[in-house]
Amino acid sequence: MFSFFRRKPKEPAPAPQEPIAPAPEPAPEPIAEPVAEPIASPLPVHDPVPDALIPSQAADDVASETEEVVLVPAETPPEVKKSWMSRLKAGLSKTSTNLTTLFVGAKIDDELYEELESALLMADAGVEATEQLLNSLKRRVKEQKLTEAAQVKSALRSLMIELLTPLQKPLVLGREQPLVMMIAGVNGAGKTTTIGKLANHLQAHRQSVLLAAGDTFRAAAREQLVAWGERNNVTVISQESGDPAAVAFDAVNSAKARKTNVVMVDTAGRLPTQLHLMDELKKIQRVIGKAMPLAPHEILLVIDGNTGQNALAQVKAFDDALGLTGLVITKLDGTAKGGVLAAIAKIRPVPVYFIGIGEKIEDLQPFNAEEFVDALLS
Ligand SMILES: Nc1nc2c(ncn2[C@@H]2O[C@H](COP(=O)(O)OP(=O)(O)OP(=O)(O)O)[C@@H](O)[C@H]2O)c(=O)[nH]1
Repeated sequence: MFSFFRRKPKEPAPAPQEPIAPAPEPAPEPIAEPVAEPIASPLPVHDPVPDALIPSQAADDVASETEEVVLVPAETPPEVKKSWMSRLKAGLSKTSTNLTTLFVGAKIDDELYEELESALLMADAGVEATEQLLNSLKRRVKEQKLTEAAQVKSALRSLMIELLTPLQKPLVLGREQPLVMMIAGVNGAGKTTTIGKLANHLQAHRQSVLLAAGDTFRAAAREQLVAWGERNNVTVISQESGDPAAVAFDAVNSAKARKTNVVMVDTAGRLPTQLHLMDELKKIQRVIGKAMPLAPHEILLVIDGNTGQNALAQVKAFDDALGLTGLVITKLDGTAKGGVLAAIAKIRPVPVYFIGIGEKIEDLQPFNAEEFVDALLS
């Protein structure tokens, strides 16, 4: 579960007025379709509770617009934590089995290092991160005069934590009103599920939420988000077909008018190789910036943890196109190898805000480097 750590209150955010800086303008933009201006008339709003986004809470129970909060792991009850860790371990068991067995009764010699190299490469850590880990490990073994395999394993643990810790970063809320988050990723990565889980956690912690069903291609995706909104009393802005940028634009304006804390903009799944669809994402980003200068404030890429090395290619491509601010790695309860986080840390260290280990609300957790490495090495 999450909880919010309250930071000192900030000065009230300036009322939305003239842009204080140009809206973020991503790289060149040969847009296949002519860019339609954001629509003037409001889009259909699936608003279960027009006057109160969180009817279960009193109006003054909703976080103030300017209060800055950090989404951090809460004190999870030990039994929940245990079950969560054991599922993460089970999901990563392919890699952990390979990594741990090689230390059993091993001598510290070239053969051990070679086996470790193969295990890391097979775990999708990539050549660069594997090389860095091996070189650092050999150095540490020498410097600290380590003689036991268990000591080497423990040194590897420290080095992996060092490598992955820069990816560990909390999502800071409340610094903008609304905080606009755009969520992108390839088809089926878990974007909509992640939005649903996140929205639920945000609500539970006094943040009002508005969703934009920016997947205007797939009716089922839109319905999935609308149904989720109805179940949880969250307003969803959607449109049957047409321009996802217009949906996002309308959602941000609506959130500004309602003083909503967080807007999450879902987008249709796409491959980085589908250049016209990548251009469409840039357009959504740009149009959001027209509704609110400097928005979107968070651009998250959702990655299926079972994707392997291709995950790094996805991070690079989406980062180049949009300037990612964070990652969510889902489905680590499946057959994920997990090593790709090392590759991401080495090559394109975009923070990993959350990891998903199942389909339930509590199965989305903030990324913790130490826990992750422990799941990989035990
Ligand atoms: N096991 C497991 N399944 C997950 C997780 N996250 C999402 N899923 C499942 O993955 C499938 C796809 O999730 P969606 O949220 O629809 O993915 P999406 O990225 O929005 O899909 P598109 O809109 O088609 O691009 C669904 O069956 C989810 O229940 C996770 O952490 N673990």
